[in-house]
Amino acid sequence: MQIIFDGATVRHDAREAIHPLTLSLDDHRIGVIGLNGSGKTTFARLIAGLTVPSDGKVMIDGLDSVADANTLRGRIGFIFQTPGNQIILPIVEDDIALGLKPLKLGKAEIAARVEAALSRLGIAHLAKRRPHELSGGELQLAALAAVLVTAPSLVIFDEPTNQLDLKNRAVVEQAIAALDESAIVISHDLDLVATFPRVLVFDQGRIAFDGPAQQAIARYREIALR
Ligand SMILES: Nc1ncnc2c1ncn2[C@@H]1O[C@H](COP(=O)(O)OP(=O)(O)OP(=O)(O)O)[C@@H](O)[C@H]1O
Repeated sequence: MQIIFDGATVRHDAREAIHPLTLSLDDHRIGVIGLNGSGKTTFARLIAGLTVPSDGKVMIDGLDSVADANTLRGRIGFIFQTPGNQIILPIVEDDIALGLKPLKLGKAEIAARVEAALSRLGIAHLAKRRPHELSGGELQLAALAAVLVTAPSLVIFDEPTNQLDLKNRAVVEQAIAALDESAIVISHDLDLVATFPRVLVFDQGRIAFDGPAQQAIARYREIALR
């Protein structure tokens, strides 16, 4: 998937959350790091068409993130910071099936796809559970299954290991590493992006560094200690 930012800007009350940004992305894995409030989530929301640029545009595979939002829907999956809010039906497997509704598939096909999405992440045993009965890591994986079932080309993760213990961090990290889909990972958990060939460092709504993880992390440390 090719993502092009063409002077894309986001302004809230005359304050720029994203300064005019021109950038091209087509990497399999992209990390996004930076201080709180530096613009990471806004950047991700622009790609997913959830935030409309105040100026400029964002093009995804030649389609405009706003004007062509309907065509693009389904190609980009977004895992929000609080995945619990993303699961809306009382039973995990029903919630995952919800994403397939627009396809008008038969019952057996829906069941097979839901089972495949859960099995892929090693959580088939959670199919009949209620979201409040899941641990944080299980909830992250259930939210990911709900996104993967719709077969997106790109998955955006907004702080996927936020609040997870070391064990669940590893589970989510492995799930991301195993994805065939392209992924953009926003994280304060630097280990999660430490092997990515391309990491963007945000600083006050601008990209302060764009390159390999270790250099990006070094730049982020400089910004944090500034
Ligand atoms: N809807 C909004 N209205 C006004 N200001 C907003 C809105 N959304 C974001 N902002 C501001 O834009 C800036 C960037 O926010 P953003 O959520 O993109 O940061 P972030 O890097 O993801 O932060 P964090 O690491 O804390 O999640 C912040 O100053 C924030 O207060």
